[in-house]
Amino acid sequence: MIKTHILGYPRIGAQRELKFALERHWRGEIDEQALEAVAAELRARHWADQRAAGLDFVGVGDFAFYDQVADHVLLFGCAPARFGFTGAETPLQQLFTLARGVATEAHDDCGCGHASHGKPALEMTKWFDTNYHYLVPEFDAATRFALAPDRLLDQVAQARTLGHAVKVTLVGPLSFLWLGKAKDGADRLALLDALLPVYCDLLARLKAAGAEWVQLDEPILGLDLPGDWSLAFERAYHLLHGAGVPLLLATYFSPLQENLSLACKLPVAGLHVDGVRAPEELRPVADWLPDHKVLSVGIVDGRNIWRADLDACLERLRPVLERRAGAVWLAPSCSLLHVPFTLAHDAALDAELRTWLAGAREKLNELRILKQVLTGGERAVAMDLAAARAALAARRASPRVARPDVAAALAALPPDADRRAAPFAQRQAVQRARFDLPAFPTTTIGSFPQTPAIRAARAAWRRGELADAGYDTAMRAEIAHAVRVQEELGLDVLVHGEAERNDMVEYFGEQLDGFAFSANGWVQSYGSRCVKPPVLYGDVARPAPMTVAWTAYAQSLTARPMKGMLTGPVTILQWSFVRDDQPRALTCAQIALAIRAEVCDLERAGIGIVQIDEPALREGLPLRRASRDAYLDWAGRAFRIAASGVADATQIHTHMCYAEFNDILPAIAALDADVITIETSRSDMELLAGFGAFAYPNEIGPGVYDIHSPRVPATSDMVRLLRKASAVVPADRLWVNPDCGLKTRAWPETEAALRNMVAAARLLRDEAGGGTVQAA
Ligand SMILES: CN1c2c(nc(N)[nH]c2=O)NC[C@@H]1CNc1ccc(C(=O)N[C@@H](CCC(=O)N[C@@H](CCC(=O)N[C@@H](CCC(=O)O)C(=O)O)C(=O)O)C(=O)O)cc1
Ligand SMILES: N[C@@H](CCS)C(=O)O
Ligand SMILES: [Zn+2]
Repeated sequence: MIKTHILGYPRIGAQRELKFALERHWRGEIDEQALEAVAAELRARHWADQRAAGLDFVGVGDFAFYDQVADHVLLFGCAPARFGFTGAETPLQQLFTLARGVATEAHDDCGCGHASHGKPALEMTKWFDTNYHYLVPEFDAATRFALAPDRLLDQVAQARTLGHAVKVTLVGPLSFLWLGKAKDGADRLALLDALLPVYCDLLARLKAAGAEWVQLDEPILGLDLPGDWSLAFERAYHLLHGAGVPLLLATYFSPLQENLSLACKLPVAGLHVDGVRAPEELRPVADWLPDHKVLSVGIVDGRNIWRADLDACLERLRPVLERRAGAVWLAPSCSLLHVPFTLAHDAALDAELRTWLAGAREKLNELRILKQVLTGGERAVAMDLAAARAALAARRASPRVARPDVAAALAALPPDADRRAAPFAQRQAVQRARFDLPAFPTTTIGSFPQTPAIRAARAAWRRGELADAGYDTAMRAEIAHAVRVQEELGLDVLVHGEAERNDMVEYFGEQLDGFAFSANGWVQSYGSRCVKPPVLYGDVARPAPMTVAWTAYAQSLTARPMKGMLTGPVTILQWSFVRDDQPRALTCAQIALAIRAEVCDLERAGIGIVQIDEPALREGLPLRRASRDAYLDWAGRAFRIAASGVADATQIHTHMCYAEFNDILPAIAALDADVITIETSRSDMELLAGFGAFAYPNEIGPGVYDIHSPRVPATSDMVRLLRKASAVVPADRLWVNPDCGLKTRAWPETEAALRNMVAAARLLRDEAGGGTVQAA
């Protein structure tokens, strides 16, 4: 028996309705009831899509106002005590407090030494190797769980009232604990015994509410798990099995390998595997999984936007079907959260490209076609199959894809093109003499507030209502404002503020050959924030300089060093939808060549410091250790190709954020950037300890405040963090900066925070007793 289902659907809405409703709610323009009404309407629409595509269940539980992991924290009643919830708050108030923190007035003079005033939000980090950020559950030895199922049960009731068969989606208990963070040395796995009864209780409640299946996502089965974690699966699932509702154990993103037999024998009613990332495991799973269990095959790519090769999917499915006497379900490889809602009618994509692509809604249709073919209804979908084959053939034969000049330029690159001329120590001396910066030099990560006025000007320009000259003038005014503010605040290394950029990847994608961009292909990144990943379909080349005019203009306004600001090749690759017809390493090298040309042009224009952002370097790391070295080799080389075309006196910065870096420190050091600025403040500088222990050789700017919250950090907070940093990294190698770019902030809080930050740096300089310049 063949059924179709999905693991999750984009919840932001075809027109980003949820984003706009959330932001209105946070501005106090709509109340909770109005926000809930938008959510209910979106859920109803999304279930209707699923039903229309003939799915056998609709998914409940994949909707989240901010983040599904944060929802689990409230569902299991394990919000950290530090938030001080009394129960008087509404669930939404609690959720948004976890997600966004609570601001209080900064006290600069209290000197209490406390970690922070107000309530910093939960930490945020990448969901496996995606650009989606989840809120990290915080556990300690005192963590207790108490089920609060009403909101989820209400959604089940809503779907049932609409006449849908329901499969509820939850993060499984082991993955939930794994993804959390233990404070005070607590052992996350030790919490399992306390958590399992709450899951059992929840499963029983869902069954009683009419859920036909419960999908438990355990993507950690695709990781190199410590033995005690793998062992815990058996214990946990034997207990959950007792709840009586059929369980679908869902794995994705990575091959199961040594966990394959474990996954097959756990006492669940079905197993979902990722047939896109691990096609080689379909046959062994088909052999090993007992016949009475459902095998759900993730056959349509949930991580990319290329139209599926349906013949290849059928080819892949046939041996599975031959081996299985039991039910086989077809699904996307993972949740469709990671692809745009639809690309079928996107105004910015040309008609030919559109036929090569599939958003979430088109992927539902691909499942429908596959099911029809496999259940003997091929004639009914003959036209769909023909259209899919024609689009694929056109893409393969398209002259838009291959560029011999790009291949030639890569081949002509000398082997040492990824090496700076002199070693770091020598460059450092030359650069210190050139820039004459104070000790603890202050800088920012690049972007300044993307104000409604900037967005409105760009929207008007795109609609053709504002001419190029008018847009240029407006952006120059924003840049001039940013420079003025930075000078007034006393920052040492300035940035132009990125006002002209819609996004740090899309902006470059729009200017590079080989990329297409959509008008409405939004994908949720965190909370209400979305990105529109460009579509990288062909060989990459840079037809003209991309940032030089803006940066040179900014430099012309100040005598202080202006830092050029580029996105690195790995991050452009990682945050685009990338072609699947050649290795990622080759595509990355092509991008690196384009960025190298831009770095050299900036240097020629007199820009002495260039930052090449690589926040996605860690995110691109394969989930399995065995594949990591190969990735780090080509990714590191791509960065160095981009960075190494300049003279010793040109200072190259890089920036990374929102990931754990300690396991790739040697690879980060091997990038040989003169300065790295990294996110560290949400983890209270814990990240930096690794840099210290590893004796990271170059200069470091550990982020001293979290930019994802409007909270203005007190100078004392930042002084405390800097002292902590000085304990692990020699002070003469420390820079002072926020965690990440400031584009999501407003100007008043930005100025206040930076003013306090500069004060913190000055205090440290004074304490260092006369060390007022970086030692040459
Ligand atoms: C640094 N991060 C980034 C990641 N990924 C990226 N691709 N880019 C990043 O910067 N990953 C990790 C982190 C954190 N992630 C994010 C992601 C997204 C944002 C963010 O601020 N997103 C904005 C959208 C940005 C954008 O593309 N803006 C465009 C279009 C804006 C728009 O919606 N315009 C309206 C009209 C507006 C008006 O008239 O006022 C429209 O078109 O309808 C632009 O500026 O032109 C978001 O709002 O979600 C931050 C961090
Ligand atoms: N230069 C970028 C980096 C973000 S990771 C910014 O400041 O927004
Ligand atoms: Zn960042």
